Amino acid sequence: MHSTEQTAVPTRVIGLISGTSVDGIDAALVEITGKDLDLKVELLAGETYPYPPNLRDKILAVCAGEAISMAELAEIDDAIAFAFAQAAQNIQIGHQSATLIGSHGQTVYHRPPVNGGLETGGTRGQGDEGERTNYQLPITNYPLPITQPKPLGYTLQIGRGALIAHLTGITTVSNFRVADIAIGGHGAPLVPRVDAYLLSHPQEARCVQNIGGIGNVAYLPPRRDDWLEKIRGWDTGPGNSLLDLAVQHLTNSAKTYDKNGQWAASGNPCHPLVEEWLTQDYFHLPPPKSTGRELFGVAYLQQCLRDAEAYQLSAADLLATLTELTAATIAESYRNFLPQLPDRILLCGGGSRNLYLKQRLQSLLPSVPVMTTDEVGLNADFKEAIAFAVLAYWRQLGIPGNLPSATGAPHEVLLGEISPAYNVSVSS
Ligand SMILES: Nc1ncnc2c1ncn2[C@@H]1O[C@H](COP(=O)(O)OP(=O)(O)OP(=O)(O)O)[C@@H](O)[C@H]1O
Ligand SMILES: CC(=O)N[C@H]1[C@@H]2OC[C@@H](O2)[C@@H](O)[C@@H]1O[C@H](C)C(=O)O
Repeated sequence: MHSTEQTAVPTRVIGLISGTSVDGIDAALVEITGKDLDLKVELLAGETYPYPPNLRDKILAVCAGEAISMAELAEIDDAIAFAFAQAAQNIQIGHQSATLIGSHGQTVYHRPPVNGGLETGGTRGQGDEGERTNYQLPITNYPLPITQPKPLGYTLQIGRGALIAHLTGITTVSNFRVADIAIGGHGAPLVPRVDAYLLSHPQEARCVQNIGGIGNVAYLPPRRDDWLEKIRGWDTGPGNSLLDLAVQHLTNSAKTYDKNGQWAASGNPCHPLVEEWLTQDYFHLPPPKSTGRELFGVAYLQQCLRDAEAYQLSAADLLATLTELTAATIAESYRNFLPQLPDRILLCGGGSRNLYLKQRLQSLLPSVPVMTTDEVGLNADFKEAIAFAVLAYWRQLGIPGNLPSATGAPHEVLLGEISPAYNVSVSS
């Protein structure tokens, strides 16, 4: 592993991300020191900047698989880069300027690898082998270090870093997922390595559970011996994505989410339906695994609504049942895929504010205290933005950002492409 020698001067970094909920750009201005076990992050400012509504609608349409032209894609890419650059400018108001930006961008497509991509790699994919074309690499005169290529994953985050660097005058690291995907990994989840250094504990095993549009977990064993090798991470399945879509469906888009889970709390989960939904293949795939709105999106909710017809559920019961699905997929995946249940669960992401969801998760795992990362000093709303600031900082220091046990990649890699900012000064 890497030296724990302190970097002398704190680096001021901006982390930017819009996640799978597409609810806006999370921006975090942080000061970072250290490298691994000595890594320290101070949050100076955190803010969510909503997308202009028409841009959000376009992004959601693209995420839902709507066909668009390359010209339209270019337009959306630029609009996202502009919105991210504006967020970076706004978050610095009243503060000393940052010297680095880590921009995740906006995921518009994510396809996990089939059986781990390259032969030299090795992990399981999402089991949709039948739909993909197997292909051969072009024949060259030079031997390639690959015996039999299998389809790699593919992931696309837009809002190009070079434009953000140009607009802000700040060096920007972006496109974090592609290097891990290229060597056969899932390119996700990437936050577990940051969680490891910011949230692991000397004696406790912890699960850091993000509940965004999609849920993902980092299992952090107690920080001793070969603990880093024992870390696990994967996407647990739907977080708020189906719930948000159901609220929009039930309110004719007047509401976008169930604030604090109040509506769902007034209903009762339909347990036979949850049991039926839990038979879905994704929940039984062993990690590492990743997913997105491609699976847990509009079409999935429509199937859920059709399944629910047989039970004649009220709106509140439907939301309670979808909330139960999210809680149950998290609890079941811990029981099925972890060596032991954790001593503590630390929630983050917007779903950590859903009190009913939190309560349901607690009752499904009664022996494990469920709290938020706020309670151990790391802001639960901005943890992902903070993580991309750290990943950019690691990229600059030449420190890898992926954890092979979480992404399924065969080895560590440097994550992110660096777009330098050119401060052009005209001298006579
Ligand atoms: N007070 C609240 N009560 C209930 N749900 C909430 C609350 N605040 C936020 N949420 C939920 O959290 C979602 C946004 O979460 P978050 O910003 O963490 O997702 P994301 O980062 O876009 O997703 P991902 O982590 O999958 O990339 C909202 O769409 C909503 O469903
Ligand atoms: C492709 C993509 O954007 N994946 C996201 C998504 O949102 C949650 C979950 O699915 C997670 O694996 C990942 O994001 C976080 C930031 C990660 O990489 O750790």
